Amino acid sequence: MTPPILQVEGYAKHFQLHEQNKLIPSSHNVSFTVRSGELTALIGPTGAGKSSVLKGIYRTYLPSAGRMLYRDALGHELDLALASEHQILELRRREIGFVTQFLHCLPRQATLDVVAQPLFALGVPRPEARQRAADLLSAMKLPERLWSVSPATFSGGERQRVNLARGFIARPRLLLLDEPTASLDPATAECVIGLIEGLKAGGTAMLAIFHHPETTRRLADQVVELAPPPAVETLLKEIA
Ligand SMILES: Nc1ncnc2c1ncn2[C@@H]1O[C@H](COP(=O)(O)OP(=O)(O)OP(=O)(O)O)[C@@H](O)[C@H]1O
Repeated sequence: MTPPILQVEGYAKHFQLHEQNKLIPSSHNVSFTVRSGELTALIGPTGAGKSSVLKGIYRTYLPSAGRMLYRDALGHELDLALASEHQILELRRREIGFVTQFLHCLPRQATLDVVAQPLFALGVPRPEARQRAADLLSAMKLPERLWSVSPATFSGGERQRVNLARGFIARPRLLLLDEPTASLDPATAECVIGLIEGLKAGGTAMLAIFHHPETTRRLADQVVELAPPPAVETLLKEIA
């Protein structure tokens, strides 16, 4: 069996709102293992902290507890919870991708360049990067007339396709997906499912939250269920 690319042990995240003197429990005592070429789905009730797990791994959030051992392309292991900002930025550039429901892009940047951006950052020549972006956007059936304009004014489904294409294009080693098919029509969602299967076959490890249980059933090699977060009083005792 291939060694895991990611081992999450006892991950927890809670939010301390100092100005309101409030503690908000989120993910709690989450442990699982992610392997290359497999998709691990996170499930659980709303507010259980599924998105917070993905954000912790991507280091948008600093975890409150736990280890996240990541094995990089050179075989070195590092704890994402302790990695420096520089290490995290390099991993985001080379190895770890994240597709959220929101697209962040520069104003007035053409859609084709928004999608090709991860390849530009890796030094792929611009014409080749743009061609690969065009191929992906065609596969996702985004009308060609939209490729030269900014996605800022796109509909939710159009923007989500751009977002997914940008997440897929560099074939990251680990891809985090937060409800990637939520705002897509059934035909486009089907096409995205096909692309996810293709990435899996190419060896990408994925950690995903899906809106529809049916998508989880079809794509997941492993399902990790998160329990609801503990009561504030319980958490306060634990961290005292
Ligand atoms: N930046 C933040 N500041 C304060 N509280 C937050 C923050 N991010 C998440 N939370 C809280 O953490 C808890 C878990 O949120 P999260 O979005 O991770 O849950 P989820 O399981 O993904 O939920 P859903 O299925 O509804 O998307 C919620 O109570 C949420 O309000």
